[in-house]
Amino acid sequence: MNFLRFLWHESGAMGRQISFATFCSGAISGFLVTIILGAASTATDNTKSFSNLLMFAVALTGMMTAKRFSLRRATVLTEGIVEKLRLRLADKIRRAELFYFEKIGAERFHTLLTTETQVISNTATMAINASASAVMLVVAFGYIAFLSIPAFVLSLTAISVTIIAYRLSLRSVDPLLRQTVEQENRFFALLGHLLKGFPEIKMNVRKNHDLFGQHLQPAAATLRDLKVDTGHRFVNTTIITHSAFYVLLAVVIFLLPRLSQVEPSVIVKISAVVLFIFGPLAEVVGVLPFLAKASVAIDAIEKMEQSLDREVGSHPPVDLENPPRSWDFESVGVRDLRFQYENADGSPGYALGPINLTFKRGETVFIKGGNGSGKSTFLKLFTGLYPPRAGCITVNEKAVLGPQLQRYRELFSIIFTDFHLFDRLYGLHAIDDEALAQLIDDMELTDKTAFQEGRFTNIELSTGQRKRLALITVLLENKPILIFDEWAADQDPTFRRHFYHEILPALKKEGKTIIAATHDDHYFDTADRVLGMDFGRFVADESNN
Ligand SMILES: Nc1ncnc2c1ncn2[C@@H]1O[C@H](COP(=O)(O)OP(=O)(O)OP(=O)(O)O)[C@@H](O)[C@H]1O
Repeated sequence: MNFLRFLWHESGAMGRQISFATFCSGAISGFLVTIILGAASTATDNTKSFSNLLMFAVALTGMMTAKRFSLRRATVLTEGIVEKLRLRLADKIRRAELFYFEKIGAERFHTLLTTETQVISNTATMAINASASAVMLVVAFGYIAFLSIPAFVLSLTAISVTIIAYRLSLRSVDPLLRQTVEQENRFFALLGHLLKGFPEIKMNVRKNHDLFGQHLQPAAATLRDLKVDTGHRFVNTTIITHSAFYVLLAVVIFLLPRLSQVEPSVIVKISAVVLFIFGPLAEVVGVLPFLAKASVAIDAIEKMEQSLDREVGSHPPVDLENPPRSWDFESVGVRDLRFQYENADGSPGYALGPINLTFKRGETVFIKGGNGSGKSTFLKLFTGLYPPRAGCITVNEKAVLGPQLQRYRELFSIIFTDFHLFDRLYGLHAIDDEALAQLIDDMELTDKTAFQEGRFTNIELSTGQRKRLALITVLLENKPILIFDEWAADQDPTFRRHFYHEILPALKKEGKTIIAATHDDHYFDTADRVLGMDFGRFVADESNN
């Protein structure tokens, strides 16, 4: 979408106020030119000098007031638009499903919410200044028409030819801008590998050199070439307009007197107007590359928002303001559950199921299986994070329907292998500080972190310690079903033993249902049941009790 149309669309009543003020400031600055030139031509006439000065002062005050108003309001408006847009996108993202989120990728959303939305605020003030200049140009041309109709017609012809040449030269820039954005994303992705894979590349010169020399550098060079190419085309457009300005002067000075009877004093005035409008003309032209870039960013934002709307609209709405009622259950499970990933080329990927399973309330169940056997995928399906291709989730043997999905999800607390550790206990309000300090102590983290002023003082911990902190959050959430995906894998032998022999039994005693994917066969006897997975199916059901 065109950037100015986007601004107008998003700005509502304030946009109309700003447009009016911008129009006034542009129009008054146009009139200022006419006042100055009028005053210059009657400078020796004492009777007129006071009234000219008064008009000049009034116009100047009016222009400054209107400009100040429009720019101040524009700052409020654009920052408001960026805030609204970021929150609107973030709100849609939080309503999307995990499967969709993973498909798009967190990095893409991150760029959208940071770099691409920032373009709007960077461009808006320039665009508003340029709009005022455009209005001033119109007034100035009106004044030329007032001075001499042939001069006006000639100037208009020169400007029209310039605009056509400008648009033609700009036509090739748009696809180039889009290519630049794509290449920029590729380059940033490679930079991400350099930054996130820092320890790995420090340990391996070949890897370091390959990533930098064979991938990052060529990507940077392609990006530079694209940007230089785009820049050159913008230089062409700037040259066209600057030349047009001199052509316009030449037309007024050399051609106009040949075509019509015009007083030399009028030619001087028209030339002065043309000189006056050079600055505003440059401002209008200068903003065009930025408008083109902003339009590309707006298109990307708009496309993503449409995709998010489709995603959010394809699921029953969820009330995220009020938590759903709790759900009393005797059993949870899955019936005829099937799922299939899609490979990057769109072909069918790893398939899971059919799976039929029931977990009884208060049971401790371990899921074992080799790497890639489908344990994590099953847990995401079972907890309602992934949509099954067929079959359903059940509570008390009854299928969970779409509108009940969030209520179902609220039954669980989960620690996945790639969990995120929050520094605050979001969603938990009545926190018992003493109980929390005790939990920190139980997890042997007292000398590492504390909970102060609503946040953990330190979350820069070892992987095992981070998992213990995540476990504290899970315990505080007090959900009836706890899911652990290889939680103990990063614990030292002592704490691992503590987890299986003390923490899990204590949770079971409290009535919690525990489902854990684990490779810790030494502790399989601590579960009520151990289920085995292979090739996306459950293959064994060994009851321990
Ligand atoms: N996002 C994805 N897109 C396509 N295929 C995937 C995706 N995530 C996982 N897979 C495939 O699904 C299969 C099962 O993966 P899953 O993570 O469920 O296994 P797992 O049993 O938890 O393994 P591990 O013990 O290594 O954690 C794997 O073979 C993997 O290649």
